[in-house]
Amino acid sequence: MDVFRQLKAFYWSERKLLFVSIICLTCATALGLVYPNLLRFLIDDVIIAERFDLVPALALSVVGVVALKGSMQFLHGLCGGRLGNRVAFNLRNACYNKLQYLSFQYYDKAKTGDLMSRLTADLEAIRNFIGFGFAQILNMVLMIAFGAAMMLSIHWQLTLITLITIPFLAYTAIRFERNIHPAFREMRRAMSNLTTAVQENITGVRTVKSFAREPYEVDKFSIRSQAYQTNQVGAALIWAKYFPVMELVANLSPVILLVVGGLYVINGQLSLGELVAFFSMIWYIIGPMWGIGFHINNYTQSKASGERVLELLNEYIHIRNADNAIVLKDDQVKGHVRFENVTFHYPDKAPALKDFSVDAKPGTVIGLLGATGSGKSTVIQLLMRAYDVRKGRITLDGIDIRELDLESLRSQIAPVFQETFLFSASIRDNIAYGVKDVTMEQIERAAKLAKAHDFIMELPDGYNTVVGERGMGLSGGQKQRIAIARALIKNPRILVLDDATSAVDMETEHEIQAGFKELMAGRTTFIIAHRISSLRHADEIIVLEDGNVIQRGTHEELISVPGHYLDTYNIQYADRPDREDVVQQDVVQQVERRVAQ
Ligand SMILES: Nc1ncnc2c1ncn2[C@@H]1O[C@H](COP(=O)(O)OP(=O)(O)OP(=O)(O)O)[C@@H](O)[C@H]1O
Repeated sequence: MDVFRQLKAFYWSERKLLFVSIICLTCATALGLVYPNLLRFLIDDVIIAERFDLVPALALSVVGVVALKGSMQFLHGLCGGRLGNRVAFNLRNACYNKLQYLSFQYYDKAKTGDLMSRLTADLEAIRNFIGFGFAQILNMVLMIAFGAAMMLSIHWQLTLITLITIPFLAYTAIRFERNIHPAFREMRRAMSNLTTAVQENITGVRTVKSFAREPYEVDKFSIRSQAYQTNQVGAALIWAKYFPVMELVANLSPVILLVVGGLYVINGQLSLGELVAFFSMIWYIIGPMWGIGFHINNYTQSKASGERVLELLNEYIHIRNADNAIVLKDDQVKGHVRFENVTFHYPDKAPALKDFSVDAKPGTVIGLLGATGSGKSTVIQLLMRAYDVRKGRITLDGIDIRELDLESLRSQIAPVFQETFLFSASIRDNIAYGVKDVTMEQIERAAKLAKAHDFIMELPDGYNTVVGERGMGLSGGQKQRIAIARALIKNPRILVLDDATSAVDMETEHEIQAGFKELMAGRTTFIIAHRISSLRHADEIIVLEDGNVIQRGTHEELISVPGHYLDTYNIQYADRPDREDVVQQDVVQQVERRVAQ
């Protein structure tokens, strides 16, 4: 029950519904006990006593009891249904909320399919149990208690003899629970593996098709599907093994009752009506015992689901606000970023950044260059506090970013990443994603600066065109331009361009950069790029290798000394060594002219 104790916060607020549901079910159960008594009265006091004038009243009583019991069951269903749905609603929101605040570290390992199955199938199992399963288990206990009390009041010796099988039944049921619970836990895990396979396959369908890996994917799915099937069969086997035993043990009680009760009637120690009443009451005890397997099954399934949901809810949030975190005032932020001897490594990995320092004064442009895996993106991740540094510190306007309110820090930074994520919404909404209350003019201005306006206007519904999931239907460069517009509209103090123009051609890159130039004025900018052309105007270019700074300086300084930068420069401009500056100058001038127009 520990799982449900931990989930208490989610259903306790709905306790009124829980209590009404339980009270109604208790009344319905108690009313059910009136039938055997009416039966006893019918046989002993009406049929044997030949008082047939009582039959209409008796019939009316039965109708009354049935109607009342029906109403109680209706109310129980109504309240139970509401309760289950409200609890599922509360839990679903809490899980989604948690997902929003879990840190990058969590998502480095999380599987989307698994999370989806926690938020759907697992929540459904909990909804069913809290809405109905719990009340039914309680009902089972009540039926046994009421039934036993009633039987004891009629003939206690016969009751004890008849119920001798109950401990055996309870023992079998408990063993069943012990065996079936791990099976259900495995089943949930297998289900989440299946969901993950489907989700990854759909997300990566282009990769699958372009590598003609459909047969491999089919096999992979079929192995997981087989695992799920094996789990199901395993659970069915446990079920098949225990149920006949429980059925056998349960059916021994009526047999004992018939033999012993019959003898009592013959000996005159029990009336016929009492035996008949006993016979109906015994099902009040055996019936619930019979269903004990089903209820245990229901309970264990929801317990396994509850564990998975709680695992998500209890997940540690690595990055969180410090006590009294400082909230920045937008108009007072200058954008002075300093990395002071930062060394950082991802969990269980070698350092991705070693003793890294940079002093980015407000409005300066810092360029980061280096081979893949050299630590460039890590600099940005740390600046955005996707991960916390443990050695060294990063400051914004002199304040350690770990002391800043997370939302306040991130709202000062507008990133454009190499991979653009677009939501399946209109282009307008995608551009306006990071800001509240934005006008159409602002959206268009940002799109024009990002050189996205023209192609957007060529789309069937212009800014209202709804892009497919993850921006399907747009080219890589077009998606990147939308992402740039999204960053520009945020009007940030710090602009981060992480290989942001990698998917556009040279000329568009220069056009966008001309847009940036206007926009970067007064903002601190970090540019990560593989192309020298994207970095050459930076105030400081830092060259990284395996997390170490191997060179730093301006473009002119770096091309005047041998090293990685000069090598890269030579490779990129190998075919036009003398004309590079002229070509660059030409393009920039052309672009600036166009922007000015
Ligand atoms: N989320 C992560 N979890 C674990 N290790 C990571 C993570 N992200 C990056 N790394 C590792 O940290 C090192 C630096 O990676 P980083 O992404 O900063 O390189 P990069 O220079 O930006 O590369 P690229 O140019 O390919 O984007 C690499 O060895 C990489 O494997």
